[in-house]
Amino acid sequence: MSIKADNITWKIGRKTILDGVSLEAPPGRMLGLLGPNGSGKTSLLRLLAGLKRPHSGRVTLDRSDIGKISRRSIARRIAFVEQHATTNANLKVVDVVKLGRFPHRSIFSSWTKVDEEAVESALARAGMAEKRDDRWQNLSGGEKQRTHIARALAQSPQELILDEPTNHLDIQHQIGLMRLVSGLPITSIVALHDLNHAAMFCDELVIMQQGRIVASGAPQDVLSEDLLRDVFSVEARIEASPYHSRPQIHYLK
Ligand SMILES: Nc1ncnc2c1ncn2[C@@H]1O[C@H](COP(=O)(O)OP(=O)(O)OP(=O)(O)O)[C@@H](O)[C@H]1O
Repeated sequence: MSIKADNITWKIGRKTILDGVSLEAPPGRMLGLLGPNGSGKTSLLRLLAGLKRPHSGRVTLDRSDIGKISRRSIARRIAFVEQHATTNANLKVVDVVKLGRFPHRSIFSSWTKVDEEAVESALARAGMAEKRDDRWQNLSGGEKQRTHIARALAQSPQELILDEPTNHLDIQHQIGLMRLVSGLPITSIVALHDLNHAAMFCDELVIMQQGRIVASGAPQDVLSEDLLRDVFSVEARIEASPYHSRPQIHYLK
């Protein structure tokens, strides 16, 4: 059991943004959330993280309604890196990452070895150890993104939710991040635009269009030339990669 959305509907004013969405994140696996701009990915992730409440249906965490779980308890379990995550104070990288330990500590507890190890391991895994003493404001866009991912990892979550985590990263760090997340023994839900990266690393895919889920399952079962045409409005040919056997999409000019 992990995060589950059960027939959720969510509106802004009179506009329906999510319409009857149901999904269950496979425990310990990486779920890729795909769809064109405006299809509802960010909205869905915010509901799954408990930041917004659905107008109907419900989101559950291990069968409990997430709306009834305290913010602190949620933060001990779920780490969420939003698309335009920012940090206001001009902290050092290591201090931003230390914020990830906040949900696990009380005001009376001192900094422990477990906290220290979680921060050091997160800095190393996100490739930010060498920049640990740099000021947040002086980082490049990709380094800021990797710092937020390190902060999320330092949170030692059981569920990791990432909204387009690779969008500022160079190709080495895009692949590195996808490899890192797919190798973690935790449940991850990741909104992505790169369909080839999603096919290569995700265990399951969910495809959204206009606030609805239109396909879900293993990459090789979900990605088809018809789906790319109907949902993403692109012409493409798909074959099994000879290198990793996952679907490989060749876009046509
Ligand atoms: N505050 C808002 N007011 C009105 N409409 C909104 C608001 N926030 C989001 N929407 C609408 O909700 C829809 C879904 O947006 P959302 O950001 O969830 O899509 P997305 O799939 O994450 O898009 P992208 O790939 O561009 O990041 C869009 O049509 C968007 O215009």
